[in-house]
Formats: sequence, C-alpha cells, structure tokens
Amino acid sequence: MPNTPIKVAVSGAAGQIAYALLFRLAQGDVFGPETPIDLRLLDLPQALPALKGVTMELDDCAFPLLTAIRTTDDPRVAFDDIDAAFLVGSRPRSKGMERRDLLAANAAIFKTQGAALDAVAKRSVKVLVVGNPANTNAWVAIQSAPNLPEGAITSMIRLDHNRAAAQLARKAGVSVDAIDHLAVWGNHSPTMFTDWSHASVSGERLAARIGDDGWYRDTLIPEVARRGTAVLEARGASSAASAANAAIDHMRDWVQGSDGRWVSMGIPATGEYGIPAGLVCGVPAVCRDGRYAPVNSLDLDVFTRAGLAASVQELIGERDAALSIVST
Ligand SMILES: NC(=O)C1=CN([C@@H]2O[C@H](COP(=O)(O)OP(=O)(O)OC[C@H]3O[C@@H](n4cnc5c(N)ncnc54)[C@H](O)[C@@H]3O)[C@@H](O)[C@H]2O)C=CC1
Ligand SMILES: O=C([O-])CC(=O)C(=O)O
Repeated sequence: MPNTPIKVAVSGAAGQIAYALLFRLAQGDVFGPETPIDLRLLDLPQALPALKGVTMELDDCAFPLLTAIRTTDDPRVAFDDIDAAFLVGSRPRSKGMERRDLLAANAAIFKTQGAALDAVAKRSVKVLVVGNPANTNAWVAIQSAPNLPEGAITSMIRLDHNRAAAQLARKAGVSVDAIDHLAVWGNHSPTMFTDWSHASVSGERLAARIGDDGWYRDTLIPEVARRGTAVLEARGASSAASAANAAIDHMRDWVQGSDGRWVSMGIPATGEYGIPAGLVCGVPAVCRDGRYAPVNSLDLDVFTRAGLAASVQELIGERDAALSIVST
C-alpha cells in the first residue's frame, strides 16, 4: 500500500449512525480507494463493550484499506494527529428535558471536544459535526478551538439537501444528478429553508420545469423540514443510514471537490445574506482543492430572505443559550 494512512476519528462510534458510517469509511467511500485509513473510535465508557463488537465486525470485513482501529473514551486520544473527524456522538433528549437543557448538555460535550481538537489534531483537520443540535454544537466547538484555522469545523445540513434533491428529482421526472444550484439554508431544525429559486436541471430553471409554486411552498419546504420526524415515526428510530450517507457525501465533496456543483454545508458565516459573522449556518457552497467556498452575492427573493431570517433568528437564540457554557 503506497500511501500513508489517513487518521479519522468518529465520535458516537457505538451508535446507530456510526454503524452505517464506519464500514463505508473503511471501504474508501470518502478518501478514495487508494487511501489507507486509521480509525479512532470515541464513545462514552459505558459504550466501550458494544464498541468492541463493532471493531470485531470491522475486522471481520477484512477491508484492505483499514490499517488500524483504536477505541477510546478520551477525546485527546481519539483526536491525536487526526486528518478528519465525524462528531456524531451527542446527548439525546431524555424525558422531561427542555431544549435549553439539551443545548447545555451538548455545549459541554462540544466545548471539551473542541478544546481537544485544538490541542492535538492536525492544523489541516476537517471536522464535520453531525450530533444535534449540529449547527450550535459546531459553533461551540469552534469557540473552543481558537488555534485551528477558520473553516476547519463544519456542521451537517447535507441530509436535508439530499432529501430535497430526491423529492425534486421525482417531481420533475429527472435523475437526482441532473439537479444543480439547490440550497438548504439555516439551521438543521424544522426552520431550515429549502431554496429552489436558483435550481436548474440541464440548464433549464427547475421551478419552470415543475411549474407548481404551490407545491414548492406548501409541500416541499415543510416536508423536507419535517422529514427527520417522519422517519422517526415510521421507523421507531431516527434516520441512521441516510444520515451516515449524507456525512459521507459532505466529507467526500469537501476532500475531493464537488466538481463545480453546489452542496449545502453548515459553515461559519462571513456576514453575507444578513447572517451574523461566525454563526454556523447552512448555505450553498462549492468545494475545490480540499476547501469549501460559500456561494456569495446571490440575489435572494423576499420569500427566501424571510425563510432564512427566521432560521437565523433561531440559531442566534441557540448560540446565546450556549454562550454561558462556552464562557465559563
Ligand atoms: N445533522 C443531521 O442531519 C443529523 C443528526 N443526527 C444526530 O446524530 C446524533 C447521533 O445519532 P445516532 O447515532 O442515531 O444516536 P445513538 O444514540 O444511536 O448513538 C449516539 C452515540 O453517541 C455516544 N455519545 C454520547 N455522548 C458522547 C460523548 N460525549 N462522546 C462520545 N460519544 C458520545 C453514545 O454513547 C452513543 O453510542 C444525534 O444527536 C442525532 O440527533 C441524526 C440524524 C441526522
Ligand atoms: O432528530 C434527529 O435526531 C434526526 C435528524 O436530525 C434527522 O433525521 O434529520
């Protein structure tokens, strides 16, 4: 094997998303078929026995690219010298827990993990936060990692982007690949805003091809926003394989490039579109040469601006609720 292994950490590694993610990572779906991979699996002490079972299964797949697996409950061990991290583990909502309590519990986790990344990860590390509330968890991690370059830590809104793309492709009778310039803005929460105003299919405006503005406003936007809840109700468990698939898509495009196509990513805002600088917000982006660049200077219509502003207000509220944890 000619290449040096890439070191990749996954937190929440004993959980259901990781169970769909790890095997695809080890197969080369993110870093390519020529890149050996050294996995660092992080979970809570009580989950380590189950995590042992996952590592046994990884071994039993005999993946040629998988050169090493290390399990730990210590973020500093997991993140030592890593090139990439998928931060999936977070505290789920439990009975009687208010949203504020959930934010506080997760802010504490992501403060610790951000500080560990700051201390021991490679300066070129690429971090994707999946664990909810993903945008605000990423914001907390960024505040705790002042020595990492700006843009090292992102959050996932790609599942929402993929959900929208699939529904639009079906409605238009085209393949998902034919759709470009689609965006999902804002928070990964029911306030997220699916935007087809720039979307195209083979050079034609997608909105004109579908020709049903009522369906866009009254069906697509709310269905994408509530899709996570609908899957949870149907399956009796929250989205796992599709969440892992979106995490793979997000990191693969970031590493390998999006070929000029728009993807949606939760990234620290630059002040564009009235989003306060630094807030981690879903925006359209293009990835090239291992970097992402937000799509700036778009002309947003009144409906889109209002949808984005509502989601940004929610993010500001979450950030302010997390602020006291970060600053103590
Ligand atoms: N951003 C997105 O689009 C999506 C986000 N999610 C979120 O992803 C997260 C994980 O979901 P699942 O895998 O289904 O949950 P899960 O409950 O099956 O697994 C979570 C794992 O994280 C571990 N964990 C908890 N705190 C930890 C910590 N401080 N350090 C390391 N590990 C820790 C748990 O022990 C457990 O093994 C949830 O927060 C969920 O809401 C889920 C779907 C989509
Ligand atoms: O609420 C959850 O845990 C699941 C989730 O984010 C989604 O499916 O979009």
